[in-house]
Amino acid sequence: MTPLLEVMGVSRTVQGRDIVSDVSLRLHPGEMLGLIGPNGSGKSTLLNLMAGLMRPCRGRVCLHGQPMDRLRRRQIAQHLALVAQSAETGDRITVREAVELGRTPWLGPLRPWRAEDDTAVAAALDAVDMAHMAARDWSSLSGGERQRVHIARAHAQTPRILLLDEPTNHLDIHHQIGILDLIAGLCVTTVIALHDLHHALRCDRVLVMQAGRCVALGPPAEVLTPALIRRIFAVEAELVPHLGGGRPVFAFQRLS
Ligand SMILES: Nc1ncnc2c1ncn2[C@@H]1O[C@H](COP(=O)(O)OP(=O)(O)OP(=O)(O)O)[C@@H](O)[C@H]1O
Repeated sequence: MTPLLEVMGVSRTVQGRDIVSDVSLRLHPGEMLGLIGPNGSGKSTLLNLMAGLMRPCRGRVCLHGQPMDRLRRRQIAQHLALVAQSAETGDRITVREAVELGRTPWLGPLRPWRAEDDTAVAAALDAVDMAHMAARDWSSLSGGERQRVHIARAHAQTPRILLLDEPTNHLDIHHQIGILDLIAGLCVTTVIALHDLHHALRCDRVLVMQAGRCVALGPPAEVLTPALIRRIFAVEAELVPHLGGGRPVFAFQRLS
């Protein structure tokens, strides 16, 4: 079967340095794949390569078997949405208008705005608990509220693949868990760059990056071992059972 998205031996070189180096990956339908790694290890660059926003210097990325560089932006956006780390707009728009932008890939001269677009926008606002702020000015929102609107915009795009770059940044713990629950409940294939290893435990697979390379890929229980965490993050990690019967939690200690 043709994979939804395939990354084949992809590298990206900037100023003579490989910031992503020979990464290969096939997304499994419906999975939540976590991208983890230290600051500067190449997670955002890999997401941008997967989204077709950057071209690889070597290797290629295929969407439904089609090389990304042969597809038009609109075709890509009908299949894939990216929530970047910081997307800003200088325009004076409301929250609802920001989310309506997610419908752009589906509109055209022969395809005007329809009731189903209103439905998609309303569902997206509800999903991130922002419906009550739909009429607010975007510029008046807090960092966490903006992040939720970005996710709503991507949700309204109704993609099959959702790429998220640290989507829980700026969010309070209630909304961090809410956003991860929301993402896990969506019928989409998700790639999500994360720093919190507890969040990574919720993923179906994790890809660990270090200095641009993929150093491990697999189920979190197999990959996130104390030895790997020590090697990659220079911390001692112990997985402690959750007394309430939930997922185990990490106890960390920094290595000097
Ligand atoms: N345009 C650029 N010019 C020079 N170096 C760059 C450029 N873009 C990215 N880099 C470097 O490439 C490396 C990977 O960056 P990237 O943003 O992909 O890392 P990351 O894993 O997402 O980091 P973080 O966890 O801090 O968000 C970093 O060292 C960064 O400084």
